[in-house]
Amino acid sequence: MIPVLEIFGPTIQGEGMVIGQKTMFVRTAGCDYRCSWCDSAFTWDGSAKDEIKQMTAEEIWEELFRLGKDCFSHVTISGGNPALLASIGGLVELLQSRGIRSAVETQGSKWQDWLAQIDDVTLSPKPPSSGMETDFDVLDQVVANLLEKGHSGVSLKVVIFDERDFEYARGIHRRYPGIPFYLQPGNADLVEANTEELRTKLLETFEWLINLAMAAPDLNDVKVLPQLHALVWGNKRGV
Ligand SMILES: C[S@@+](CC[C@H](N)C(=O)[O-])C[C@H]1O[C@@H](n2cnc3c(N)ncnc32)[C@H](O)[C@@H]1O
Ligand SMILES: Nc1nc2[nH]cc(C(=O)O)c2c(=O)[nH]1
Ligand code: SF4
Ligand SMILES: [Mg+2]
Repeated sequence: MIPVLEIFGPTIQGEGMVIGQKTMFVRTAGCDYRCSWCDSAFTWDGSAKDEIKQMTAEEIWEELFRLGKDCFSHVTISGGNPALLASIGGLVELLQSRGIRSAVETQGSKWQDWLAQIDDVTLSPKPPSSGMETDFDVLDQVVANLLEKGHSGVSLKVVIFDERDFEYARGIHRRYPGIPFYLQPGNADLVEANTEELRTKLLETFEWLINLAMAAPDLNDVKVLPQLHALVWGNKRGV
């Protein structure tokens, strides 16, 4: 069984290595982290506990198909931390058997063998502003496991709120130089209901982050991307 909090789409992947990709989302419940600025805190803070459904891979597939019909070929698994769940292996296999490509979003704090079967793996270690501490022994192992299996779709994405986060991100890129590296500005205003107002703030932090990255000689290969879905739909859930 997989604890699922929401299934939605089709929408576009708003972040990182496959930004713009038409995709469905499966969002699992539960996280081993408690990031101070988590935009999906409802997956772990108890506020949506009545919405959690224990689902089999087949039930998840049925819901994906009901929502997406023949209008999708890609599914993104996010959370919470999906890598807490060994049971996702069955879903990954089922998607593969239907010819659907898959992606996962995880902070890289846990390994599961099914991660190696996912087409697009985004590892998003957390900078100091999150209040979390990276266990680099685990992250090294997760990266090594993926590379050892010859995975070609791994990327690193660090969310940046301040200059300390930026220094942390540089350290991540230095530690894993061969892995495509993405910087993402943090959304500090998770309660703003006015999307116009939010856009202005998000674009300002995006520009701030671009300027920092452009002046860093060790980040000449970095990609700086906003959360596209936040620019389009603001803080709305399920998009
Ligand atoms: C909600 S998390 C779920 C997956 C996994 N727990 C993780 O953090 O990678 C999905 C992505 O959203 C990012 N994120 C969460 N809160 C954010 C915020 N306030 N601003 C920008 N990105 C945020 C995370 O860093 C992560 O890359
Ligand atoms: N459109 C869209 N793109 C996303 N990329 C990562 C997301 C996430 O919450 O993991 C997300 C999300 O929630 N929506
Ligand atoms: S690791 Fe991801 S889901 Fe967990 S608290 Fe941090 S941002 Fe939220
Ligand atoms: Mg999100």
